Amino acid sequence: MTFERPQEIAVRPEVDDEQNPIRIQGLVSRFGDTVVHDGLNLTVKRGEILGVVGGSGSGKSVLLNSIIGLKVPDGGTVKLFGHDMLTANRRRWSSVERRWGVLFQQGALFSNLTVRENVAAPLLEHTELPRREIEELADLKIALSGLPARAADLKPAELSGGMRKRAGLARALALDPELLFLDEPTAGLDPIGAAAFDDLLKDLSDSLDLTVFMITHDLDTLYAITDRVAVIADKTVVAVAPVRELEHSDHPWIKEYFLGPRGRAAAGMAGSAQTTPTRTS
Ligand SMILES: Nc1ncnc2c1ncn2[C@@H]1O[C@H](COP(=O)(O)OP(=O)(O)OP(=O)(O)O)[C@@H](O)[C@H]1O
Repeated sequence: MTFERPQEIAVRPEVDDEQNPIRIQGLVSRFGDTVVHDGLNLTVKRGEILGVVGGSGSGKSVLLNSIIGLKVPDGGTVKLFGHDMLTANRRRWSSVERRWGVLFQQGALFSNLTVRENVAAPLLEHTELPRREIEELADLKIALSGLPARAADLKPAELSGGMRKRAGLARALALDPELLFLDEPTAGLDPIGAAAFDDLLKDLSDSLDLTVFMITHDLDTLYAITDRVAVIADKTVVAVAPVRELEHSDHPWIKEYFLGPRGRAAAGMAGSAQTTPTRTS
């Protein structure tokens, strides 16, 4: 008689945690009678850029919120760097929270603060560094995010949409995170701005060894920079694979998404224009 040893036991926890900064098992999410996730599993590998796609209302944002603690799961476990965030005490929570950064869709910047003050905010909250050093670090992140130095003294309302995204990114990077969460980072950007933002994300992810969890509707982004794509449908993750493999899926939503006119255009562009990205939107 043979039996399969469950993977959980076969892998030493510390090695597993190092290689898989996000591990979600059996996630259940509900709002009243509405079940959004029902037994969702997802593992994100260290250093990868994972795209997360799904139809409108499929539960992408709820998934992000469940990972970063903005929604308490109704079942299952969410582990970040091996820590079960549901049972983590405040101290543990804070130490893990320092290891991630989030760029929300609208940037979520404080409108009454300058860009420098916005980027400095997490450093003020989580470190004891002197103010001057914090400001220098903030300026460094602002430059890293591709903003001109003069942007540091501007308020969010004085920035273009693309600049606001970059300012949000600078803030997300303030604490040198290992894990970066992005909610539709290229939404609202023109095609050239979106391609430039993709390039920036790819460069940062490579140079800073970031693991990236990115919700996106942008097919060009999926083809340009993701290592794998997780598809949410039917209240769960129905597939996780490199985008080119998903093109061969039999799942109806995946087929329609990747093999519809926009999907084919993005795939064609990615295949034919590796060096001169042209976007479909
Ligand atoms: N705070 C809330 N209260 C009640 N229902 C909610 C709440 N937040 C989300 N939902 C519901 O959960 C479901 C999933 O929403 P979610 O925002 O995660 O979708 P999404 O995949 O991110 O969609 P989109 O691509 O349109 O942004 C939807 O049916 C939504 O109405």
